[in-house]
Amino acid sequence: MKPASLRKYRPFHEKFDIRLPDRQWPDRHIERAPIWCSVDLRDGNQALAIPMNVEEKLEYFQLLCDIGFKQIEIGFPSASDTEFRFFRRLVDEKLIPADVTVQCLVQAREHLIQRTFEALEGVPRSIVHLYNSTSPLQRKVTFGNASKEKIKAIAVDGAKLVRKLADQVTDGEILFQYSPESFSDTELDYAYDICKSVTEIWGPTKESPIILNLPATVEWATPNIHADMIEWCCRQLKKDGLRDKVQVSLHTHNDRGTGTAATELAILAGADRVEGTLFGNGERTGNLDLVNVALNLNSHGIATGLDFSNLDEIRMTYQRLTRMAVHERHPYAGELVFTAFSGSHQDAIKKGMDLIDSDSVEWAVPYLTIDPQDIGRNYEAIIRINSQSGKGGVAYVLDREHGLDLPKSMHPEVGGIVSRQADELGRELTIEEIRESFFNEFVNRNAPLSLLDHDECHVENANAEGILVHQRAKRGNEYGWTFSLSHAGEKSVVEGYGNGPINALAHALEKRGLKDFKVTDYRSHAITDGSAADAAAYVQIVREGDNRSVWGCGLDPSIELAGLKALVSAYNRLHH
Ligand SMILES: CC(=O)SCCNC(=O)CCNC(=O)[C@H](O)C(C)(C)COP(=O)(O)OP(=O)(O)OC[C@H]1O[C@@H](n2cnc3c(N)ncnc32)[C@H](O)[C@@H]1OP(=O)(O)O
Ligand SMILES: CC(C)C(=O)C(=O)O
Repeated sequence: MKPASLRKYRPFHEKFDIRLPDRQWPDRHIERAPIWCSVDLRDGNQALAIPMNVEEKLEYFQLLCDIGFKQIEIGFPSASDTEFRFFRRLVDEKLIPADVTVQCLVQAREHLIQRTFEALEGVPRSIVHLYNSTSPLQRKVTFGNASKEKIKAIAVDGAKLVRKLADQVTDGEILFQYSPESFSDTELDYAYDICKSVTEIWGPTKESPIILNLPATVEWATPNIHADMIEWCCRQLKKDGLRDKVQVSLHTHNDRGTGTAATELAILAGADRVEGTLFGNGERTGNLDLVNVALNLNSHGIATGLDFSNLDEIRMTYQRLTRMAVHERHPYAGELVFTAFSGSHQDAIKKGMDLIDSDSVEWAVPYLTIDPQDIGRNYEAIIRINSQSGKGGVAYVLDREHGLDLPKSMHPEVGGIVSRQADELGRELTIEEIRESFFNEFVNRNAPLSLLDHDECHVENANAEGILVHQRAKRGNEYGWTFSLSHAGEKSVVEGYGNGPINALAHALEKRGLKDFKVTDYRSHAITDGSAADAAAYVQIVREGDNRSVWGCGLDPSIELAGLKALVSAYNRLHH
């Protein structure tokens, strides 16, 4: 026997029998974006603890226009004075762009419909959005056991009144939208029957279609069931010769956390239009997050007509006006969604980023579904360092932030030191701390050995005509340098020969009895950081006795001196 806490819930399929064995949606692909309608100023606003005031709504409306929404539900003008005044400000101050259609929600109740049409005076083009709730639960609870006929009559009477009042409007175009609210838990054939009756009253044509909005007012079931319901309705409309006269619209909520999935599957099932809000603000767990769906489409190369190239700014405006927060893990918009702390993710991201060149057409970076730059994020925050991080991540930060492109075999040594520091501190290291840690340990280290000066050696040789000329000192293929050194406070000037200055310094150290190592690797590159141009050099040495290998780094405007400093740093690390 199930415990009472489970007995009180019944599986959805026991309550609603939705059968569509020959469903087509699973084999389809989304190939174009739906028509978007923002309901931020209505469904989003009605769910706020402190609804937006008129000025805030005006700013929000502008934000939505700037993003590119062409249909915006601006509210429920019959609901309150604030809603009415806001709508009139938009109209009277001519703030509605010519290509934007505003939408007004109204319950199927006579006085509210009348008041809505008062608000619409002088609006060039608007959508009147009529609704009433239809589910068995709402019929029983909200409408006191109202019969199916009674509920249908509410819709039909409302639709007739809307039609009549629209016919009287002479200074604007009125489009019609009907929502059987609670569609997601209404008997499918009954919901469709009401929709069909409303459609017949409004008499749409191909040129002037109506919108049937089929809301998942509450998300009761899995997204596949929602998709089946939408495909079923689309097929019924087709059978009745209405499909091309009706735009099928979605309005999902997120009670089970699958609002986005439900919408995407229902687009596959045939829907033409999608209602939702920025970042999914809305009743309870929220409405569909339009940013999420639109950017999902972008990530498959589909144009959406919506511009989220400055998503951070949009998020900040949204947060200020709604007083809501966007979670750090929120798809696309969250602060941390392009950030990896863990070593193996960082390693893969760094390798992916290294392979992406500016001409590369296809985005292919492990763990990142889109290029953060598309939405105005930079690469700075992709990798952040704490004790979970690995060498690849540390190397990435040093490269991206400080222009230090470390040789791959140097990564373990540097990564180990930085990660240990993060572990000891028990927190994330800032970019500056990572730099400091690297500099303290690896760069331009000067004790016990320091290089005070160096110069090329020259000699006077007689040329073919017997004239003395000044020439580079050379032994076989090796050139000579003099080095002015200090070791444990003791100064000396030593000559050394080598095929380059690094080998020559190694030779000079050998002559001073300080060489117990071999130079095993060397690399250098230019760093251009703002106006300052520098060179970075990395030298690896291995101690002859115990095979201990260490890297050192040198930075200097001269690439030659950077290399020498790198060898001195490596020496000092080995003898520390
Ligand atoms: C799913 C959605 O998001 S729908 C949008 C909901 N949005 C809002 O509610 C925000 C704006 N709403 C409001 O300002 C108000 O609720 C109004 C103006 C719509 C209505 O206000 P009021 O009539 O004062 O209150 P209230 O909403 O409680 O009305 C409930 C009554 O209307 C009835 N009712 C609800 N919807 C409908 C409808 N579509 N047609 C006819 N009657 C309806 C209820 O059964 C109830 O009747 P009862 O009083 O006999 O029990
Ligand atoms: C009015 C309708 C569309 C609604 O907001 C809902 O069902 O959630």
